[in-house]
Amino acid sequence: MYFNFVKEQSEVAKMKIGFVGAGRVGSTIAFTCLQQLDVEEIALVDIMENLAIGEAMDLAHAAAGLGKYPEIVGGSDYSILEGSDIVVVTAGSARKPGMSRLDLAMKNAGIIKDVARKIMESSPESKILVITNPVDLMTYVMWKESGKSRNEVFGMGNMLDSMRLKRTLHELGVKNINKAWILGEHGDSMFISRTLIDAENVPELEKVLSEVRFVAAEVIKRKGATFYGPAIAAYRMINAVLNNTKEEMPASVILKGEFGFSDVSVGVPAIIGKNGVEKIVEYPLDPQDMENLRNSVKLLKERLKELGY
Ligand SMILES: NC(=O)c1ccc[n+]([C@@H]2O[C@H](COP(=O)([O-])OP(=O)(O)OC[C@H]3O[C@@H](n4cnc5c(N)ncnc54)[C@H](O)[C@@H]3O)[C@@H](O)[C@H]2O)c1
Ligand SMILES: O=C(O)C[C@H](O)C(=O)O
Repeated sequence: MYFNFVKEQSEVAKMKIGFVGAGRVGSTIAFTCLQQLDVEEIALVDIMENLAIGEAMDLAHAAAGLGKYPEIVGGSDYSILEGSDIVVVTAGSARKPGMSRLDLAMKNAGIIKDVARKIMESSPESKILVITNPVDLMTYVMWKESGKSRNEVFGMGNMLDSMRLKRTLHELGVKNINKAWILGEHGDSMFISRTLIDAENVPELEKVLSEVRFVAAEVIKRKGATFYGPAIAAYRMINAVLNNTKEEMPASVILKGEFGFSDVSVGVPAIIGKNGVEKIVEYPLDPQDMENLRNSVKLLKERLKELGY
């Protein structure tokens, strides 16, 4: 019995997280996952090879302080991603103060197209979590260019927006915030789902929405970038895949008829598990929510056309 137990244990799949992009967000996500998850392997790819190697070395030292000794490698060669359960993509440019996320679209689409091809050459079985902005457009580009099934490619945007919404509601004295989701574009057309909000004494939401929509720019103006909030949001999604939690959360996912829309990636409620997007949850959204979602889809499709999709 003991031998069988050991044998079974040795067959337990190793949890490996790959990263393409070892910059502020990628490295902070890796640092977060190192602390929160029992990951056996982390691989960080970046065009700045020394950055990726340096981050891997620093992360390995941090792990030792936690009594953890995962294999952590960095470099510019995509072959180190082989066997990743999930690849987290933050490769690309970040916006500067005064820019919108959409201003990054043309440049980052070219990067994501190349990254998609290289991920499929090195780790074709991985789920892909896209973070690079504008994330809804980059998730679509990743899906199209990788050729993967739509459940295996998804983006993190509204998860972060929803965390910001919860904080803003808390500061306004809202209690028992069971569900407070931002849906739609991870951008200026994002909206608070009034259909799905579940909390006590919810205030008028117009001002709250404006705060959430533009708070990232305020952070960027002061510290140059956002990465702690994004890292926790990304960790929540990575954890759902690696531990098959089947947690329901807002995610940028490829629609094929859901909510009446197709051929676009946009933030909607989804169940995330070992298969990636396990299910898109088609709640009967009220007319205002549907109008807002339609507005996001229209904007995103116009920008996809500009990118040649
Ligand atoms: N979806 C979200 O909620 C969210 C949150 C925060 C940041 N972001 C986005 O994530 C991206 C990264 O942000 P950051 O602050 O980490 O930027 P950063 O500049 O610190 O890191 C980006 C990294 O990508 C690397 N890179 C560039 N082109 C590459 C390529 N072709 N292959 C591999 N690596 C490449 C760069 O060398 C750099 O290290 C930006 O687009 C930013 O807007 C999205
Ligand atoms: O706003 C940005 O440019 C980064 C990210 O999308 C965020 O919302 O923090």
